[in-house]
Amino acid sequence: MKKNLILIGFMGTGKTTVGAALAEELGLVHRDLDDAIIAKAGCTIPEIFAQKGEVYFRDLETEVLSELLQEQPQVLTTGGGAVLRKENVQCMLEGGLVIALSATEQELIRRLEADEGRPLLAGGVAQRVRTLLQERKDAYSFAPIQVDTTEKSVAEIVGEILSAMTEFGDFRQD
Ligand SMILES: Nc1ncnc2c1ncn2[C@@H]1O[C@H](COP(=O)(O)OP(=O)(O)OP(=O)(O)O)[C@@H](O)[C@H]1O
Ligand SMILES: O=C(O)C1=C[C@@H](O)[C@@H](O)[C@H](O)C1
Ligand SMILES: [Mg+2]
Repeated sequence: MKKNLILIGFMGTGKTTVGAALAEELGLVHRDLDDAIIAKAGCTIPEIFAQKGEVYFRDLETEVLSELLQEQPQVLTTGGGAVLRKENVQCMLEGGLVIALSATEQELIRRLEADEGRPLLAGGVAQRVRTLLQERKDAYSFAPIQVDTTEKSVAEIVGEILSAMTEFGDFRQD
């Protein structure tokens, strides 16, 4: 049985925040792909982008995703762009149950303007979010579970995920 729960979604949809609460609820370990990349690189994501460029970051992201998915069970939260490579999508679909979080453009801008550290949003959060959302509009649709997080609390979102998951088996830690 597939044991990993993998959260995907655009930046600011709350993957890291919701993933931690979901893992706690299920008694599972929570691992975050961005955090694992930071640990492996020994510097922050803006530093990786500035010093090595986005392609280097994406290569590292693919490598670390594959490494993290060797372990189970866990809640694995990914970065907003982790779905951009087909091989990553394949790796996620083979590695567990994929859950996509979404939110309206307005809500994403509100959340992301208050939360720094995303190099792809440098130079103007609102305009960058609009452009990237358009570019990525179909990138998260492959997930069998889709949850809109707009104007919902973390507890409500976790509740929605848990009820949507019931038809996919029991992911609680035994
Ligand atoms: N349901 C929510 N309601 C309001 N604010 C939220 C909600 N979920 C997350 N946030 C806030 O939005 C910001 C982004 O959340 P988070 O870092 O979890 O997003 P993410 O999807 O992991 O983003 P990234 O793709 O960049 O890793 C944080 O400031 C967080 O506190
Ligand atoms: O959406 C993206 O491309 C990104 C999202 C973040 O989680 C980080 O992985 C990084 O800032 C890139
Ligand atoms: Mg995150």
